Amino acid sequence: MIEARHLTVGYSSRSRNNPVLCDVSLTVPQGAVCAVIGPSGCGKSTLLKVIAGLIHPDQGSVLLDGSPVNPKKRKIGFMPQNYGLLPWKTVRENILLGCRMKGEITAATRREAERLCQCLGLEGLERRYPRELSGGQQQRVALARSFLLRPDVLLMDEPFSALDAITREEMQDVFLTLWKQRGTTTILVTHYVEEALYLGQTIVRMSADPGTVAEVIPNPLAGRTEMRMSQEFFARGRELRERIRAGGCHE
Ligand SMILES: Nc1ncnc2c1ncn2[C@@H]1O[C@H](COP(=O)(O)OP(=O)(O)OP(=O)(O)O)[C@@H](O)[C@H]1O
Repeated sequence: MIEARHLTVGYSSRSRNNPVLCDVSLTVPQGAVCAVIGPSGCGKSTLLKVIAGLIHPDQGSVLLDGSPVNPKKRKIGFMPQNYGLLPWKTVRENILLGCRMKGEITAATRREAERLCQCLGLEGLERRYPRELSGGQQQRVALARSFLLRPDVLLMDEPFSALDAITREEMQDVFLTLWKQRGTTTILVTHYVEEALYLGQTIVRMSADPGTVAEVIPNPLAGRTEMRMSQEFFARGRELRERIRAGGCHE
């Protein structure tokens, strides 16, 4: 379980009276997917970095299963907006990187990496370097790396944003398949209302200036492929879009 408690965060260039995040709290139960949505600049990436332990909050704390985040002891899969691929390593090496850093490269890991490459449509690209890939392919490499690590928690910052609409929907299904197999506790930042509705069992809507949690919305439609084209799905999407707009979002 992930618990963020009363997080207040400012970057050094901003004054203490003008934090990026102000008193942000959220809880993600073990094995759940939480989608975070909100206007550009409201602090979604900052929140993810704080939860990953990459930025220390000025106030508040983050607990994983009741203990402070310790990336050395827990496996935290963090997929940043720029994918975090090492340009001098091939696709295969990039996918194995997280496991290599944990000293967990075995024959089984390599087989699993191959399976993920198949699953994510990366077969035949294993020897290429990131500069030789499209943005969407780079995103898929980052996704494969995150899943190969079998993290305790997965933090994804707009993981499918570089993909065209059709591929994005396919990758959302790939994510759901992998998530159903593993039950990884996940926080996903997105600016797509439909993505939040399709993937997030809970949707955290943030508002800006300063970044706060405007509301936490339970979402019974999450993961239900058969509902994706339903009237209810569209109606909920419209409603969520309106609430975001009313909250000052430039979606
Ligand atoms: N390293 C930094 N130093 C100073 N200010 C920063 C830094 N990183 C982000 N910010 C500022 O903090 C605020 C929140 O940024 P953040 O990237 O967390 O927002 P976001 O909601 O993820 O935005 P987007 O949806 O556009 O990716 C913005 O005003 C941004 O300019």
